[in-house]
Amino acid sequence: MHTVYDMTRTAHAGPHPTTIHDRSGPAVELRQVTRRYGTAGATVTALDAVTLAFPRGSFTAVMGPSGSGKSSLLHCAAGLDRPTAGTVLVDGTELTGLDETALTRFRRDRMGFVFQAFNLVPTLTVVQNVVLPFELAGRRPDRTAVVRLLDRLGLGDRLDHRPAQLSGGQQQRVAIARAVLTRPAVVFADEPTGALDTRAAREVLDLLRDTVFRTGQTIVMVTHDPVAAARADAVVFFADGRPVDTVVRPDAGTVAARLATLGGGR
Ligand SMILES: Nc1ncnc2c1ncn2[C@@H]1O[C@H](COP(=O)(O)OP(=O)(O)OP(=O)(O)O)[C@@H](O)[C@H]1O
Repeated sequence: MHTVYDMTRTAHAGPHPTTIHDRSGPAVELRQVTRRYGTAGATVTALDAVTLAFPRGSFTAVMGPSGSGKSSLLHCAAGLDRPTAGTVLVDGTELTGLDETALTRFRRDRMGFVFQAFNLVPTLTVVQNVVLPFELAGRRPDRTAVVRLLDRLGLGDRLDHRPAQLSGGQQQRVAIARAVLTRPAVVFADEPTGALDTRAAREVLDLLRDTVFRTGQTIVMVTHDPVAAARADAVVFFADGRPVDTVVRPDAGTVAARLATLGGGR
């Protein structure tokens, strides 16, 4: 995997039209993105004119102290929240130019999500949970492809189990299968290993990485865990609503030390 890391510059500096559809650029790009909360009297600037690019086919961890803007970044990048100012592009499409209906469709088709809490439907089986986004999109999933994917994730003998019958690591692998089945351009992961023990966490991250890279997709993962971050190609550190550093080919010790200097060690 050859990935060029140029997190703070973009290939498209300068003025641009209102809506952009350009698939030659990074998988995810933020240009001068600001997110403020509150009213005039008491405003918090969660993201402060952030310009950042996540290259296609890369796996990037986002770290930083509590309140540094990681969740705000993920939410704005994934179109779950709208920036106060600035532009977000995912797979060459400007999210900030889409209305709610188009944004929902774009999210469903081009993005996958993996959360700490797995977010599986308890009454559905493993297969039913995985194909749910397909069915919601009115598409008919290819069962052979679903079974192959679940098999690759080590769940071949769990197809008809319900989430409560699975371990935490297995549940997260179901969530990964669900996130990648639609072949999204980018998978956003929010503390995906936060509820797992060390071994399950490592397995889940390796499977996430292998599964996503098989089709050249991109992962953006927010985490507090230096060991999890060390599975990524690079770590972007946030402080006070801005990216302040990038470590390429990270190891857990370097990540923990850098985090500690930002006041985010645990
Ligand atoms: N809905 C909101 N209303 C008001 N302020 C908010 C809101 N969401 C976030 N903030 C503020 O924005 C800043 C950035 O928050 P954010 O959740 O992005 O940080 P974070 O790095 O993800 O923190 P943590 O690691 O604790 O989850 C914080 O000061 C937070 O209090």
